Amino acid sequence: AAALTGSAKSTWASFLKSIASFNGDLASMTAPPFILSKTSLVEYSAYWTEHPKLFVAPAKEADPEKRALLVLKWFLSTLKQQYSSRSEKLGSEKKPLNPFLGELFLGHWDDEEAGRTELISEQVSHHPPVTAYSIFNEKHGVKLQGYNGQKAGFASMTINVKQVGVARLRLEKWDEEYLITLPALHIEGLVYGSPFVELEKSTIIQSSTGFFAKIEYAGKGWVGGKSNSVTAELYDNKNGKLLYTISGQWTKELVVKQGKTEIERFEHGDKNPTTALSIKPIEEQDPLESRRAWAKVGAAIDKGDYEETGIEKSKIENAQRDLRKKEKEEGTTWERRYFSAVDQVEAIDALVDRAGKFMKGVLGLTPLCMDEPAKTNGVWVFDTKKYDDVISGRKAEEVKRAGEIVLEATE
Ligand SMILES: CCC(=O)OC[C@H](C)CC[C@H]1O[C@H]2C[C@H]3[C@@H]4CC=C5C[C@@H](O)CC[C@]5(C)[C@H]4CC[C@]3(C)[C@H]2[C@@H]1C
Repeated sequence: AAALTGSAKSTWASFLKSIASFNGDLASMTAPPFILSKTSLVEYSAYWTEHPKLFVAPAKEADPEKRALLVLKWFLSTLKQQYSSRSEKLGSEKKPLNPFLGELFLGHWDDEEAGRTELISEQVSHHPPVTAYSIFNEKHGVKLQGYNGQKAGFASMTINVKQVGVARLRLEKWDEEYLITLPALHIEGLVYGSPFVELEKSTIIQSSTGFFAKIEYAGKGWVGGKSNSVTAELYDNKNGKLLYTISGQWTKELVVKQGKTEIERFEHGDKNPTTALSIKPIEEQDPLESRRAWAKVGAAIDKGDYEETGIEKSKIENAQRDLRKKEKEEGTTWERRYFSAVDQVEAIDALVDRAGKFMKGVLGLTPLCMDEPAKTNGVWVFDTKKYDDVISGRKAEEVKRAGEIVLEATE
């Protein structure tokens, strides 16, 4: 990205000073206008499935070991979209809009082979910000659900972000579940005014059929590594045998090896184009849907009219504050439309336990502490009953009412 010049340079300098007194809440930072994105964080759940074919591939594989490899390959293929698609498109990482409580992002991908994959993303918590999502492909019985929040800190001109939450992939046909933990990241390039994400430390994938993957992230300067480097190892829980490795740069190309033999390459780009998400035209969207709710703010950002951006953002933020105040007075809470918070999920605990035993017993590693990632303000799960009530129209009244409340508030 071009280095900053003129007024942008001075606003960025004062912004960097402001970050120095950073309180850990990314959303509360007032970033300079040119770093603002009109995309709300609630849209980021879509990054999990921009390669629908890779998402459904494991469902079609009868061999459990090969299935585990396909899940690992799909996960690694999502990293580029999750963590570097804004930099690729916009020249640098941007600050997403901070979703309001109940904000929705709904869409689907249609693929000639995979069929339809549905996306439901909902901002289930505003303080702290937590997004929950459910992405499912009925044709192949592949269901991903998860939630994430961020714990951020600032040190030596870098923003460090620890992700809170987990992703769970379920393959109905094989009655199999995968627990996926989320990578820590830091924002580099702040000093130059062109921030970008680099992933760090490691994550795991543990399957209910007994396969474990350890994924390590490294950036430039790490042992002469290149930026966006990743090394993944897939093990058999039963005997600790290393089955496959996948390594490379998650923004470019990944090489799959069995022992020393290369068996496959995955390359981003024309060979593996992403599939565009389809969403309803804004005029047909529910008032809680992100792009409708933020339409005026987005238009102001597109115009570069930051005065207008501020005015329109404040309307939404003030309306939200009034809603929370009213709920507090009435002793009610906002009804999450598709997700519910539970204290714990047996399936997650069982997979965390299995992974911990394997890491400690066989790999001699300190088991990942899952208490932190799994606990935001509860573990958020996709509530199929709530979903069915909405789809069947049984909740039409509440859905309509919720939209009206938001519309009235922002009038
Ligand atoms: C807050 C100070 C500020 O505005 O700095 C501006 C800079 C753009 C850096 C801060 C922002 O950087 C953005 C990167 C965002 C993460 C990117 C990808 C993901 C994966 C997704 O599955 C979950 C969300 C997550 C972790 C994003 C979280 C929010 C991040 C860190 C944005 C920062 C505000």
